[in-house]
Amino acid sequence: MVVSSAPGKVYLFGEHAVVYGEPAVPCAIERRARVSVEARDDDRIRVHAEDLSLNGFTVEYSDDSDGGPDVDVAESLVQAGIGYIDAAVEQARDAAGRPDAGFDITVESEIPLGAGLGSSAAVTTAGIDAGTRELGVELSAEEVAERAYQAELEVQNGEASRADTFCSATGGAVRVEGDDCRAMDAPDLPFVIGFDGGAGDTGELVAGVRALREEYDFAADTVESIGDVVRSGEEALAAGDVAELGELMNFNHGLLEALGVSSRSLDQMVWAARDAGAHGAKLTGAGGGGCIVALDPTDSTQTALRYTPGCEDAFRAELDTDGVRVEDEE
Ligand SMILES: Nc1ncnc2c1ncn2[C@@H]1O[C@H](COP(=O)(O)OP(=O)(O)OP(=O)(O)O)[C@@H](O)[C@H]1O
Ligand SMILES: C[C@@](O)(CCO)CC(=O)[O-]
Ligand SMILES: [Mg+2]
Repeated sequence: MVVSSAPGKVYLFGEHAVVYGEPAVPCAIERRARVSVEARDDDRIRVHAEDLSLNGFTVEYSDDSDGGPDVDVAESLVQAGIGYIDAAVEQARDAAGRPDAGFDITVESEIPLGAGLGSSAAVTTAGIDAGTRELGVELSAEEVAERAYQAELEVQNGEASRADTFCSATGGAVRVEGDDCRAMDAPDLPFVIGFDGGAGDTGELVAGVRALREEYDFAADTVESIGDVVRSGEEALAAGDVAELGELMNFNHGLLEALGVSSRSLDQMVWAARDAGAHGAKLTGAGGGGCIVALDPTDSTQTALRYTPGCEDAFRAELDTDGVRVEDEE
């Protein structure tokens, strides 16, 4: 049995535009998904995922009965929910040259699902790491990142960047531009996260931006402008200029809003953070609902968010310099 964990992330800058080759800077945060994998004697897969509830049912997915999953919801919904784990299993089998390997899998996560904190990348990354180790293969963080990217690409219908998976696999702050992924020096940043309790579907939101970009030249220009904001952000990061970083985060949020991926509750939380004196605030991840990230070294933003309509939870997040790692091996 192997347990591996991997961190979630916030985007300082660049989500969505990174899908079209602009640079992005995600930062790993100390909230992890843990995946435990135990090889079976047969070729079956059994998944226990406490946090994945579909229409209120916790998922206990198994392909070992002829009736499919033992939950009372449509199988297509379960397949959608379980897609990242399925794809991680395929990657682990492929890496080990064991196409028929069967596993019992348990997923536990501190990362809200579909909320822009990279839960899918963390689960996929940890799953591939644990699955390959259980089969006696040790991959480097970069190899896990590559396979996790292929898995996200598959589940998100060919629409994914390397940003979330590389960040989750290596930890820390990273810079991703196309296939070029590298670690970045970053000062300790005072992240505050606001969560509206909701979720957005990454695949659908990415497809929406793609359609806008194809329909309107100014939408394509907006995507390029996000790239310009990221390049300025890199300079501010190198200079440790937190006030400038905040300004640029505000700008980045405005451009994402223009691309239609914000929501009323995300905007309400962004404004609450700015009114409370945060250096800046923006949505993080795919959007549509979920989380915002603000920079504020004081408690003001967290307190203000707690009283903001539409905000369900507000918490601090520390940069996690650790990427994917083994927690337990028997
Ligand atoms: N704890 C978990 N257990 C099982 N599956 C999970 C878990 N967490 C995430 N997933 C999978 O990831 C999906 C959510 O991924 P999605 O990319 O839409 O959101 P996200 O990764 O949280 O946010 P973003 O991509 O915007 O950062 C879930 O529907 C589920 O398939
Ligand atoms: C929206 C997006 O840029 C980030 C999702 O966390 C999609 C991706 O990069 O794959
Ligand atoms: Mg995701």
